[in-house]
Amino acid sequence: MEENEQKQYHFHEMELDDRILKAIAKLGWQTPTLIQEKAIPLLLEGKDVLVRARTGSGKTAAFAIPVIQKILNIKQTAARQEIKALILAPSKELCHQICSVLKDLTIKCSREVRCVDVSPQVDLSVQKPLLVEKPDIVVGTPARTLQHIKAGNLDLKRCLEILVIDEADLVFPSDMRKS
Ligand SMILES: Nc1ncnc2c1ncn2[C@@H]1O[C@H](COP(=O)(O)OP(=O)(O)OP(=O)(O)O)[C@@H](O)[C@H]1O
Repeated sequence: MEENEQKQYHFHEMELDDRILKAIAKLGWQTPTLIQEKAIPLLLEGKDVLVRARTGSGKTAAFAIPVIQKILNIKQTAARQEIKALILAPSKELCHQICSVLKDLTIKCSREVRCVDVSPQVDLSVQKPLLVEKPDIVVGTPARTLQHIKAGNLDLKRCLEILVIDEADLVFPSDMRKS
């Protein structure tokens, strides 16, 4: 290989579940974007990762693919249905967008990996029954998620395995970012 020739990775080299690979193929994605190529293997190893990349570089799938893979792994041995992943994002529009990507990527395993959007699109009471069913993934804004925790609708103490904070620069207050 030439010195400056970059090896182009493929999704099937990432040890992903067949159902995820089929969903990716259905989306027409040929190869991972650069950020996906870097982040997915580290996240699958269980590393804590901070990602910074341009808008439109494929960050959502960079965390969504490993989240789905990890849930499928956990489900092979877990006896009880629990909420395993929490994804926080600063706006209801972004929460909706994340859920839509998760839906596309779980099209072949939608029974095994269920996702609920608890962003403030509807009243708290409407979302409560969805949380009682213990979806695998909860996506929400920090404020609405906290409301559910305080109301006793969401208990993440024992079962949470994965935390994603999308647009963390907007989620955390600026005084926290300085320290
Ligand atoms: N591997 C891929 N191959 C082709 N298209 C992809 C791939 N991954 C993501 N995309 C597409 O690229 C577009 C941008 O992806 P995405 O919204 O995840 O980027 P982002 O970095 O999260 O953007 P933002 O910062 O605006 O949230 C979407 O239309 C998505 O479907």
